[in-house]
Amino acid sequence: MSRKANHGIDYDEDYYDYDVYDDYDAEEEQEEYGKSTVVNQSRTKPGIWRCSICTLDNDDSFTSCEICGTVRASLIDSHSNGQGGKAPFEFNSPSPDDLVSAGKTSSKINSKAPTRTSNVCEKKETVEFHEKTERMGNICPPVSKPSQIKTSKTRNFADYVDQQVLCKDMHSIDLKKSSSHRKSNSNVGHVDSGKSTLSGRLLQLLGRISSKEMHKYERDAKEKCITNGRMQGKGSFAYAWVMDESSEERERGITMTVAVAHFNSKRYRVVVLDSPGHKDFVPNMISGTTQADAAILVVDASVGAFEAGMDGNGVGQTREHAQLIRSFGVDQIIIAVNKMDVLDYSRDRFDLIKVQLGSFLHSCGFKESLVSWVPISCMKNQNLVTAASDVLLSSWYHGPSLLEAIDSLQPPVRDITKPLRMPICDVQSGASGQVTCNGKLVTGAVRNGSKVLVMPIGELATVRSIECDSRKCSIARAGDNASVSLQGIDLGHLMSGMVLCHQDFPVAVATHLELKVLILDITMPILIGTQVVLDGTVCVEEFSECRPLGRVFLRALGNTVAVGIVNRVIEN
Ligand SMILES: Nc1nc2c(ncn2[C@@H]2O[C@H](COP(=O)(O)OP(=O)(O)OP(=O)(O)O)[C@@H](O)[C@H]2O)c(=O)[nH]1
Repeated sequence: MSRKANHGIDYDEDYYDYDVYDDYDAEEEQEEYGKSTVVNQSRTKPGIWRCSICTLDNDDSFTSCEICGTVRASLIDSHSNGQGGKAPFEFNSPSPDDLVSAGKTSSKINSKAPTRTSNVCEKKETVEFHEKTERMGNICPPVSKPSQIKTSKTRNFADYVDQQVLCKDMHSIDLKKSSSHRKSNSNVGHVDSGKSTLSGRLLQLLGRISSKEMHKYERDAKEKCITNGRMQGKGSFAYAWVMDESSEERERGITMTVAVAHFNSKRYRVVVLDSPGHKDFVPNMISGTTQADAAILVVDASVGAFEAGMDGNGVGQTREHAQLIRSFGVDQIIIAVNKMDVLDYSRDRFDLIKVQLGSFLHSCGFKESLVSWVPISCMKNQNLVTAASDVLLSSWYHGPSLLEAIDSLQPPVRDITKPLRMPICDVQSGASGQVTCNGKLVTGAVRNGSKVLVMPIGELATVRSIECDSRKCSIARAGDNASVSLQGIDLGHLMSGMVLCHQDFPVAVATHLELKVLILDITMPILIGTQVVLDGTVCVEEFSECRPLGRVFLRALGNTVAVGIVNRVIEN
């Protein structure tokens, strides 16, 4: 049912601030930038032209690629007035789609896309609710140095692309693909707050798990509790077992890896990333959260448990997770105040939690208007997908259920105008020598049969199949959680932290970064002389270029000591 991503326990060593770096060579970039406009959009068959960016064979009548929006080379030539070495759109003469933005006609002949405004209201959003957030630091393990790799900085993908066409295409593509928008939610929270139980409950209530399967989970959980003296509560772990699939997780009663599942709400197709709450598995939590559009922070309302989660001495995962998800760029958050049944649905307790955690969230930079609070009981099925039935709760809480709160989230903005970037969350071996990479496309698109470049190792592979939310598809786009099967690359060469890129537009790789960081509550100061280079090469982008790949977190001795953004990549 769920897919797992494991990044192992936290072996992070100290790596901190920045030092003096070489000056960035703007002239070199300009030179490369000129070269980048030599677009190779060949005619493959009569009546067809092949997009140089995503390699789709487009109908001759289209002036830009139907999938990625890249403008056809011949059109670029004609609009650059023969200045082949210049950017396709110089902004000194209107592009075909400048006419569109100026309210005139579309350059796209036979466009099937309705206009953007006409679609906006009709479309349902697909929002991914990850229990973990998007890849933040992109700190990947040391890998071999890529040879002869150009970075994304040297060639400017956006300059190929007509933004207006892309915007329209994005909508038409989404409409064809699904009637609903897609959203990733990350379930985060202190250990044992009920994250996995919540995920399992939602999947069961929304019909993603049959009663037969649920019955089996209950039976197995009861058996495990009888044979394992450490566990109490009979079958109470049954819902958590929907997400916690490994025998070690079930044995220990904790989540260790990220489980991925999905369900449909009224408005969204929701991808759930269930993250571990235990301190030892924060790196796994990070890998999930870096994929999230929004987060559900699950809080155990029980006396003592909430307070433990808020402990400021490095053990309170409610605090740490809240800080991390905000620094990963997740700004919409639902606080699911769980286990309210234990407190007889006390309104005073709920209000106290709201005040204390609310002021902390405010200090993390969450806007009050983007934080919603829902009292729930996963165990008693209160306020999850329908309004609370227990009179003790319904007498004072009249707000939305958790599912309604999810539907109230703002749809995420996807960027397919940039080249492909898919950070790999985990890798599996597949059939016939293929390997499958799982992760979320942060920008761009990928399609069956196309070539992708795996960075930082710089190896090319061919996409053999793509699955999004367990369904086969021919294309995955920014925002999709995808399993991409690759041929032509060795499983042993791949690992989480690497990034699938467009072959002509590799992500930057570096061991030196200039960062802007926010130091968190730490007991050990960061001293002058602390290591300032990374142990290994990382795939990274400047924050201004690509937010998901331009965020970092610094961890030392098992704690997150700082969060920040990449100001400058000092390329290898
Ligand atoms: N009373 C009560 N117990 C609950 C509720 N939700 C979860 N639990 C119990 O809390 C315990 C922990 O639940 P999990 O879902 O494993 O917690 P978790 O947050 O996923 O745990 P980690 O991922 O290991 O951090 C289990 O025994 C659950 O049965 C609830 O609403 N009420």
